[in-house]
Amino acid sequence: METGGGGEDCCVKVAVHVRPLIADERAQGCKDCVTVIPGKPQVQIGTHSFTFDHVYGSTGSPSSAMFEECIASLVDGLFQGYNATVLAYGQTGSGKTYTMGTGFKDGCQTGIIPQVMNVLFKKIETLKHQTEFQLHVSFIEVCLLSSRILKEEVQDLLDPTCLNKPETANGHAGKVTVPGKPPIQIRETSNGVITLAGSTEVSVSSLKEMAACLEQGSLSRATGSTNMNNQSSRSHAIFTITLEQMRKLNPVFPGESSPNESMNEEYLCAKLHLVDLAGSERAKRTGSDGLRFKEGVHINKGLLALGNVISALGDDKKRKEGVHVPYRDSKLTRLLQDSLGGNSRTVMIACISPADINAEETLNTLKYANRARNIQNKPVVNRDPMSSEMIKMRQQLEYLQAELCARGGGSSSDEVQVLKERIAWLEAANEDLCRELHEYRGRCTIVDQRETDAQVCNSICFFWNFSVSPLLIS
Ligand SMILES: Nc1ncnc2c1ncn2[C@@H]1O[C@H](COP(=O)(O)OP(=O)(O)OP(=O)(O)O)[C@@H](O)[C@H]1O
Repeated sequence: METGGGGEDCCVKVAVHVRPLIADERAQGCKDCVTVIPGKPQVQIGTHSFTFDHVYGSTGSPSSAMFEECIASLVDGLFQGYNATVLAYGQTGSGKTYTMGTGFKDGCQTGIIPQVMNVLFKKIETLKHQTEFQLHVSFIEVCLLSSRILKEEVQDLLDPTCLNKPETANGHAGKVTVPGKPPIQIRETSNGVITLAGSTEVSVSSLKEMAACLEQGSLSRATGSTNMNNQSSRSHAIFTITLEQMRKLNPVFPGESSPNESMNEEYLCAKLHLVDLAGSERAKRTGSDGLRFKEGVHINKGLLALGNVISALGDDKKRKEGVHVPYRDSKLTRLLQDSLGGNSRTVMIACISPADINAEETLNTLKYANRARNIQNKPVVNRDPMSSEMIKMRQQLEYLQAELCARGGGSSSDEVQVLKERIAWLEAANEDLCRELHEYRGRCTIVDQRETDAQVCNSICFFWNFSVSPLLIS
């Protein structure tokens, strides 16, 4: 996949979501210690004041406005070929799962992911006459496999061969991988794209099918109870939607015909990562001991690595000095490499509790999120090389046709004849290539298709360099 264009610089957008006091906190007599400045995206806690892109909840903007203001443009961008990432960060029990909708059950519509799915399918419905769509989802979690040593692993929440496991002796619910199945590997392609080898990519064609994937994966997440949240997510969960589209550049309407329809097509592919991070708790607050304590330390290690990446990317001085960005320090940061300082439009939602007993954690979350606002990304349209070449070819054809028109009156009939022959030859050769590509695509799986596209692209480039360019020069 080629990333076309120079790319726009854009900062990571940060929104704060303040949840209301929950029953437990009210029962403990907690007081509200967070103030939102009316009409401004500003939060105050003690003597500290922070400004963000948006603040929702507890008299900031209503939570219901979050999707329209922060996420809808990312979904639109997917259709233009831009990758996007939404990250929910915050201490355990602060509302990350609630905000993201990763605890999705029985068609519940609250949360960002269910709303993304609704809008996505509505938009597909309106565009389906001029664009062919393919949608895939994957759902993984980065968690700790608790055998004798705690080890950070990527687990596939959609793997049908994995067994659902209730609560184990160490208090862990989640999936057990069938023995002998190779673990999921994080790989980086030669052009810097991070991929997951061995994770399930489910092809979906309806809202119902996508919702079923979200529900299946949500039920399989590793959870355990802590003092602060009795359904605490003990993992970083990443729900990824891949949108592939074969777009008609000049749509042909019913009744009209296009002499060379395949040349009007463009292939785009973009991914939306929806990330529900594990809670950033401190062990003594959550009453963690034994395995849960070690687990907390490890989860914090992933978040610490994420903090170090944010720090390296968010500090202007460090960035100018070209300081090393420690993406490789944890699987989490490796997976998010593209989303932080890379090819993605990224929104972070910092979830906080207003309760005074959580004041210290809330302050840490706000400081962490504030640093993330300085990260600059460079998102670009993910157009495959084949499409770029096709577009070039189409432009050259248009040029030849304009040339033909211009010479029509004045030139000798021989010259006009030669031009006509060249155009006809170019159109026929291009149609052959496009037919070949469509046949390949029909036979291949989506993963092979990308390789096939690359092969066909090579033949197009070959064709271009040796057949088309000389025609234009002469
Ligand atoms: N905006 C909100 N409005 C009402 N209730 C909320 C809101 N956000 C969270 N809650 C409630 O707070 C509790 C904790 O929320 P949630 O499980 O989403 O936290 P979390 O940050 O995902 O925790 P963990 O990291 O431990 O998984 C839940 O009972 C949830 O219903």
